[in-house]
Amino acid sequence: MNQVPYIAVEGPIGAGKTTLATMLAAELNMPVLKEIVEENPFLGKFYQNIDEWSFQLEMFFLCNRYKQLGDTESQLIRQGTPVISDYHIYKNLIFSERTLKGREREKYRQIYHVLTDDLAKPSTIVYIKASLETLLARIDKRGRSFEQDMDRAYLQQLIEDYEAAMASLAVTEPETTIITVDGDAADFVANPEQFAEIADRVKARIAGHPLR
Ligand SMILES: Nc1ncnc2c1ncn2[C@@H]1O[C@H](COP(=O)(O)OP(=O)(O)OP(=O)(O)O)[C@@H](O)[C@H]1O
Ligand SMILES: Nc1nc(=O)c2ncn([C@H]3C[C@H](O)[C@@H](CO)O3)c2[nH]1
Repeated sequence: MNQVPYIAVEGPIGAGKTTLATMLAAELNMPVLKEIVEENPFLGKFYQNIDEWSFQLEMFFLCNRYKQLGDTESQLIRQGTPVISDYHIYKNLIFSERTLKGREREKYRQIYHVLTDDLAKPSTIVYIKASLETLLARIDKRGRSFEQDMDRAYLQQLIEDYEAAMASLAVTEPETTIITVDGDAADFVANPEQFAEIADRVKARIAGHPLR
C-alpha cells in the first residue's frame, strides 16, 4: 500500500473506541488522536433536551473534528507519519441525520460536505460492532453522569445507523479497508490473545509501510 497508514476506530457510543485506539497506538507505536469529551459545553444539555441542543452540539463536534483532523493531516499524515484516531469524521453525518430535522439538517449536510470533502480519508476503519446490552453495560461502567439516562431507542437506532453507514462507506470509499471487530465476543481489555488477534489484522493491513 502507498498510503500512509491512517486508522480510524469507530462504533456506537461506548463500543470501546478510545480504549482500542489507545491500545493499538501503543502496540503499533503510532500517535493517537482522541476526541475531547469532558470539555464539550453542549453534551450535557443535549442529553437533557435533544431537540433544543442538537444543532449547537453537532456544529461543535464538526468544527472541532475538522480542526483536529486538518491539523493532523498537515502536521503528521502529509509528513508521512502514520496516525490512529478514535473517530472517523463521517460519524458527524451518522449522528446529525438522526438528531437534526428539516432546514437545520439540510444546512448541516451542506456545511459537512464543504468542510470535509477534501480531508484525508482513513486507509483503515476498525469498526467495533456491539449489541445494545453490551453498550449499555459499558456506558454504565464508564459512569459519565450525563450519559446515565441514555435512551435505549436512541442507542439502538445508532447501532443500526452505524451498520448502514459502514455498508455505505464500503461502497463510497472503496480505498478504505473496514476491519469489523465483534465487540460482544471480543473482550480485548481482559484478554491479551483477543487484542493480539485484532492487532494482527491491523498489522496485516499496514504491512509494508514503515512505521516510526
Ligand atoms: N472490550 C471491552 N471489554 C470490556 N470493557 C471495555 C471494552 N472496551 C471498552 N471497555 C470499557 O467500556 C467503557 C467505554 O469504553 P470507551 O470509552 O473506550 O468507549 P468509546 O467507544 O470511546 O465511547 P464514546 O462513544 O462515548 O466515545 C470504558 O469504561 C472501557 O474501559
Ligand atoms: N449527537 C452527537 N453527535 C456526534 O457527532 C457525537 N459524537 C460523539 N457523541 C456523543 C456520544 C457520547 O455520549 C459522547 C462521547 O463520544 O459524545 C455525539 N453525539
